[in-house]
Amino acid sequence: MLTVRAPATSANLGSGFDVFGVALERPADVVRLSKADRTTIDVTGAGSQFIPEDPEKNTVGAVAEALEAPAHIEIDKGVRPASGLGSSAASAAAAAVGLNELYDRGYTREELVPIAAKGEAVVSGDAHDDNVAPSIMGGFTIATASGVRQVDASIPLVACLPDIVVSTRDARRVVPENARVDQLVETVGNAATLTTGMHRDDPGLVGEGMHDTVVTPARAKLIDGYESVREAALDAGATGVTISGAGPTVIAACEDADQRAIASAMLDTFGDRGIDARAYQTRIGRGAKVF
Ligand SMILES: Nc1ncnc2c1ncn2[C@@H]1O[C@H](COP(=O)(O)OP(=O)(O)O)[C@@H](O)[C@H]1O
Ligand SMILES: N[C@@H](CCOP(=O)(O)O)C(=O)O
Repeated sequence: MLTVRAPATSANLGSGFDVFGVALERPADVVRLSKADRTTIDVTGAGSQFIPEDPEKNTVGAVAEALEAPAHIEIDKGVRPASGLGSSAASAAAAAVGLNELYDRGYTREELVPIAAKGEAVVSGDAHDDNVAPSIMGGFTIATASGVRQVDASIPLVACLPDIVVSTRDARRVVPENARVDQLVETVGNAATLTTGMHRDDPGLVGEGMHDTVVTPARAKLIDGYESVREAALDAGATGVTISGAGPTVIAACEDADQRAIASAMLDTFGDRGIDARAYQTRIGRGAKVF
């Protein structure tokens, strides 16, 4: 038997749609795995009532199949599903890392990324790597068709999760099919700024580089109060604010000293609209850990 803690993640960071991702210090899924003749799954914890235990429908089932590693898998969810915090990916990442070790498959962390992404395909329709990559490798990740580049950054973040459900599958349907060249130029500049900020551990550059005029405005319509929460966080000192993954979590980059004020400004603003929310005062952290 083996236990793996795999962190929640925030994908896209505005300018890096389907490419950028960061591991969060917290929350996380804790997954226990033991060898078995066939795969069975038990789910407890945050939002577990909405998560199928059928291996055909749970992200960990696809990972066990891809690794030819049947197991009894107990998932304790720290990350509610449909949160924009890589809930489904955290379980898939934990399963990939844990089963690789349990069955001595010998894959590197980077090689496990496309395997864990097979789990994402089960729930969102396609195998995007931007959540599983940071959950497995930690830090800030750039996931492209050529592989994953990783930077060990440590930027303070506030992730505010409102009591609204946005499924990744639905949010992918509203992504515009085209962008203008001026938007492309702006996005390249912002993505490069953000990447530089990660290398320098500079919350100012990271926040500036989160700006996006292509995907985020289309998805913001699915999150009641998004614009006001964004403005409140910026007024409280955030260096940048965007949608985490497909939403509804709104994520802010900041300096350590401003974290608490930003969290309470975001909570109050959702609260003013009658929406319950919780805020994680967190930072970019490490990838999946085996115990
Ligand atoms: N192990 C799992 N953990 C969380 N959600 C899962 C898991 N397996 C399947 N799902 C399904 O995935 C969907 C949530 O995924 P997604 O919308 O991508 O959430 P998130 O934005 O938090 O990653 C839900 O329909 C949920 O039932
Ligand atoms: N790039 C994906 C990321 C989805 O992240 P999630 O945490 O909402 O599952 C997208 O934006 O669709």
